[in-house]
Amino acid sequence: MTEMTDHQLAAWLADRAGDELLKVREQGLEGKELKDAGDLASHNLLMRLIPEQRPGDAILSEEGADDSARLSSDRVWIVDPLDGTREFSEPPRDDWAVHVALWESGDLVAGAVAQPALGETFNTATPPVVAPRTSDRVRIAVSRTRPPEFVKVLAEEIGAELVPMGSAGVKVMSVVRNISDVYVHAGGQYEWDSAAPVVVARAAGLYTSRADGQPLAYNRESPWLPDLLVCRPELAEQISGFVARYWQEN
Ligand SMILES: Nc1ncnc2c1ncn2[C@@H]1O[C@H](COP(=O)(O)O)[C@@H](OP(=O)(O)O)[C@H]1O
Ligand SMILES: [Mg+2]
Repeated sequence: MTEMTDHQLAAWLADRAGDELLKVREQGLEGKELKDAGDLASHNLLMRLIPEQRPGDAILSEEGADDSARLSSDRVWIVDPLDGTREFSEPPRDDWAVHVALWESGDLVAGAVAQPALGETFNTATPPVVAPRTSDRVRIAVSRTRPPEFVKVLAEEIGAELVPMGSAGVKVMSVVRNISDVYVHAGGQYEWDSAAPVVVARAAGLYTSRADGQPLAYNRESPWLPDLLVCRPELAEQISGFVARYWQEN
């Protein structure tokens, strides 16, 4: 058998972890027990499979395993075994995801976002095609529980509609799937929340940056990466310009 490419491997890993999470969701657990069981099962599987498939690569993960070797490594897998943990614990919600990204020599190069409850894995092996816009009104995907403070002002200014949902990966994929046109976040997040969604969005031709238009950077010493903008390219200047102005004035 020929070896999987990094793109194929990212999709395979996200799929496998997604299957594991669907099984955990059938065990009859609830609340915190379900969240913890999901986090742990997906984490353990990825921490076994990645070193098996790519010995020598470093890993940066939400659930520990942060290995300082990653700072001097050329290849780092940035993974979130379960993004949208809250929504995972509220069946039958489908807005939760598995994130697997590969960073190599300075930038993200491959990745996958599985949405197991939808039966979909978006990936850079077969990049998704974004359908043409169907709504006149801009739709902005935002966190259900922690939307950026400026988002209501932004929506009013550009006449947009807010679409709340869980999981950073699901919100980025909502732009890919033409369920929204923009995902903007601020106030807190880590590299694993956005790495895989961003590399898949880029492969689909979408715009990605910090919320104010500054470039994103990954595998930094601190994994804190608190804000993000993913959108259709034609909306990028308007949205990032608004955020840059808002931050200057507030
Ligand atoms: N203010 C904040 N500080 C830290 N992490 C945040 C955050 N807001 C969102 N996140 C993280 O971003 C992901 C998506 O959040 P949301 O669903 O609210 O949009 C979640 O990941 P996890 O579910 O992996 O913890 C969440 O923890
Ligand atoms: Mg997360």
